[in-house]
Amino acid sequence: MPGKLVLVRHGQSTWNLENLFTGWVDVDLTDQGRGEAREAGRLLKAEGFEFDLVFTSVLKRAIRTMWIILDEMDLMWLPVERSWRLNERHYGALQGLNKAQTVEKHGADQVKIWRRSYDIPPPALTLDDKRHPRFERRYASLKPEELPATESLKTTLDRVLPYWNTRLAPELKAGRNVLVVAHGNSLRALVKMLDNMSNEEIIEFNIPTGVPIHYELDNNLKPVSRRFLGDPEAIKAAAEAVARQTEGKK
Ligand SMILES: O=C(O)[C@@H](CO)OP(=O)(O)O
Repeated sequence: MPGKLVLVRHGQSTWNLENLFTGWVDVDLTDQGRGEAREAGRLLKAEGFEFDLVFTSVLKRAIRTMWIILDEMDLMWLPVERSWRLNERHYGALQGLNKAQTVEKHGADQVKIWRRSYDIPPPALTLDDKRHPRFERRYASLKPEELPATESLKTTLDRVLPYWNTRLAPELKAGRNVLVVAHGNSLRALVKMLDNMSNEEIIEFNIPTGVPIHYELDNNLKPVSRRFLGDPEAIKAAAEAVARQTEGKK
């Protein structure tokens, strides 16, 4: 029997709160985000999950969410692996811009294409832009061609998939229970692959912050079931709120 797989998007970040495109910018959790992480840990513990190892990105909003979940579950001893391959989708030149203001400037249709189309990336950062990941020490070991200046969901999946195949899938096949704490779009890439969703279906699939998603997998690691943990009405409302982030504050 393969192990259990649980995916968690980090809790609310300061830029989620400010409604800014975030991508690879390393912002921290808000107090609400820390609370969401605690609640995720509490739920997982209450349901009796016993993880064997944890995978996360190299961005602190995911790492801190993982710390809080493990603390809540009294599992801080677990082995943890961090990888840039689980980072949020790189948002290119949109990083740091307000989502609602970007709609005012470019129109809702264009912004939805940038946010949710499968294979159209946002405008790229130029190579000399100081925000380009080649200026960051944490990415120093990557090959230049691995460093994104922007990413679509498709190119995000292109870098998540090898990590799934080489690191996560073998652990699950060996029967180990795996917790993945990552980001809205790196997790949407994983969900698209796991659930074999079409390019159209994934457009409307939004993941709320801090809500654990439990996958039961068969021996070929095909999903038998997918379930969000927690109150279904609250989860639905939170996912719809993610979709509406471009509408601005009412
Ligand atoms: O800004 C981002 O990096 C992501 C996740 O917060 O946003 P969106 O849901 O708009 O893809």
